[in-house]
Amino acid sequence: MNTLDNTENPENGKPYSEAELRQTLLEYQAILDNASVGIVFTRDRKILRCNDRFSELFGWPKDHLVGMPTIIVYPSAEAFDEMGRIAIPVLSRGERLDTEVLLKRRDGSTFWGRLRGKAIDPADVHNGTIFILEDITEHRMAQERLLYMAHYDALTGLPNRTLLQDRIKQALSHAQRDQSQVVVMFIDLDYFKHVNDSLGHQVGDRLLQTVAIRLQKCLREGDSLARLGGDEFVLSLPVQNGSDDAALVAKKVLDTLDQAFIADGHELHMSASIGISLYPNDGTDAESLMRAADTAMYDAKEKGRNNYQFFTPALNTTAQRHLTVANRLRQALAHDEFALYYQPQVDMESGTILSAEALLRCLQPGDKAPISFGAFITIAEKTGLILPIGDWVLRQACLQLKQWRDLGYADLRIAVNLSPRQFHQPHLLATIEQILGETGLPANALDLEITESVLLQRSEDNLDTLQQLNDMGLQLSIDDFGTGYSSLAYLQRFPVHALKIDQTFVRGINQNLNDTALVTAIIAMAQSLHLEVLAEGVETEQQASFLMSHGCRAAQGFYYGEAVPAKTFTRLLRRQTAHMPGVQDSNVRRK
Ligand SMILES: Nc1nc2c(ncn2[C@@H]2O[C@@H]3COP(=O)(O)O[C@H]4[C@@H](O)[C@H](n5cnc6c(=O)[nH]c(N)nc65)O[C@@H]4COP(=O)(O)O[C@H]3[C@H]2O)c(=O)[nH]1
Repeated sequence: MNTLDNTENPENGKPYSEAELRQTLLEYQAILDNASVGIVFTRDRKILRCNDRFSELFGWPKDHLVGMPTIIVYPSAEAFDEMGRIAIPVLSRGERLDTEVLLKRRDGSTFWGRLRGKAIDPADVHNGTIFILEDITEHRMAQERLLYMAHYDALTGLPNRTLLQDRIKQALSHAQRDQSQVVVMFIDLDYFKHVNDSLGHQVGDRLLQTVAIRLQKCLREGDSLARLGGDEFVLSLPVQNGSDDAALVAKKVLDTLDQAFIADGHELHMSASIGISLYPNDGTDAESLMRAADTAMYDAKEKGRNNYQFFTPALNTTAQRHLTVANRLRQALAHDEFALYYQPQVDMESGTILSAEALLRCLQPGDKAPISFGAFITIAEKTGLILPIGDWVLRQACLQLKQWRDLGYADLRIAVNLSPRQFHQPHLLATIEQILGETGLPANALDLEITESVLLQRSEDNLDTLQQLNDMGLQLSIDDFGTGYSSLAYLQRFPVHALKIDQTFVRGINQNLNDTALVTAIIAMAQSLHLEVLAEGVETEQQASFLMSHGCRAAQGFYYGEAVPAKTFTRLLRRQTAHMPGVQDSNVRRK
């Protein structure tokens, strides 16, 4: 019950005296004037009374407000009418109004208020209303910011994945009605990570912002562009002529990226790999279309980057395998399920084991034979898993060599394969330095094997890296030599120490004229360049004799020994004589 309904003072049961009523009114006024919320009494949409906070919120003096129609606090007559439509029915039923409304201050500026209202006397709603008002502008702004952040990418201002999915859904429901098509295009910048790593994140961010602006210029009305994070952008466009329209837009995107970028004073050249999927052929919902476009994008990367590819169902099988292998590799890393096998590299004349090539194996449960890493290398490269795996291999191989050297095989060396991504990583030198420091091995005990294809990409950067590795004293070999396109002149530019003749040519010795000629030419070329040469995959005595007669001194292959676990390799070192064909004595040099 309302306190003032009862004219009796509840403290003594007697009617209120005039002094008591005055005291009570003063108390109420004190509450009103000290309240941190605006309080106003209105009747027939006119202000009867208000507190200090209310006048402060609007910047009007209290006596100016009293008697004024409440329209004075609304930004427009429409807003005033709208509030009437919402509030009057609620209040006249004696219910509580609770709403958020945009209000106007004396100086014309606006703010968001939370307005709660109730009839002063619910038994007589015409008696007037009391409203309580709070300024919630900051709260609203925070809420709007959160809403924005939930739907937009902070760096580029483009929609993010969530909003993109909504937009694709909308585009699909239109296309379903009009029997038209929708293209989803996954755009991934090539070698963007390299920009970030070499020039810093600030330059990377500028570049992404410029890319976003350029891509937006390729859009028409109704198209959507989003950034999914990193260097991944997605375009969705309603089209009439399916793949023809998609190809046109994809070419436009590649062209726009092809022009040089200037980011923080650096001139950069970018390209992208684009994967395309089409509704309804490749999927009927946003997720499946994005997945298909993503899969096609990987295909574009594999086909040499700077191109676009359409999704085909056959790609799915490949993508599935990639996923399984990537998971298997992650698991192997986490659970220590890798092992190194070692294959001898020998001096053909004497049979001396000169070096051990470390070859990675993935262990299998039970008695199953370990799997060669060769089957996984492309996926390890693509996912970046090669970097932690490669570090593990380097460290493990060096630790093993240290053990062998400590056993007395003082001149033994170790060869480790470096994949393109490992070779191009910025921390390569620091990692190698650290591992050599930890194991106390001299740099010339380590032989890094890189393929010709590594040299063929980005040759100036390579030259720098190779020079630094060479300066450190490491040995560098070109693996699978003959399968790339290195010319003599090209090779002369790089500080490498040895060539490894690819096993396919060795296999062709005396079987295939071309291979035989090629092997002879490679040996001669290596000699003229003062490079060492090692033949890979030597399986027969005939191959060995041919190679030796043409001046090849070192070899590796099943004829000399397969890759074996470290313990077996130790036995091999100890009992070389028994295992080495054509060797009379142990030739391993011991301290
Ligand atoms: N048929 C035949 N094969 C022979 C013979 N002699 C050696 N092989 C095999 O040929 C491969 C030689 O290694 P690769 O050319 O560096 O080729 C390696 C290398 O490219 C890659 N790989 C292996 N371990 C690593 C690693 O730790 N890091 C990196 N980045 N790549 C690795 O996987 C490839 C395959 O390795 P594996 O399966 O161990 O296979 C090895 C070896 O077992 C022979 O006489 N006949």
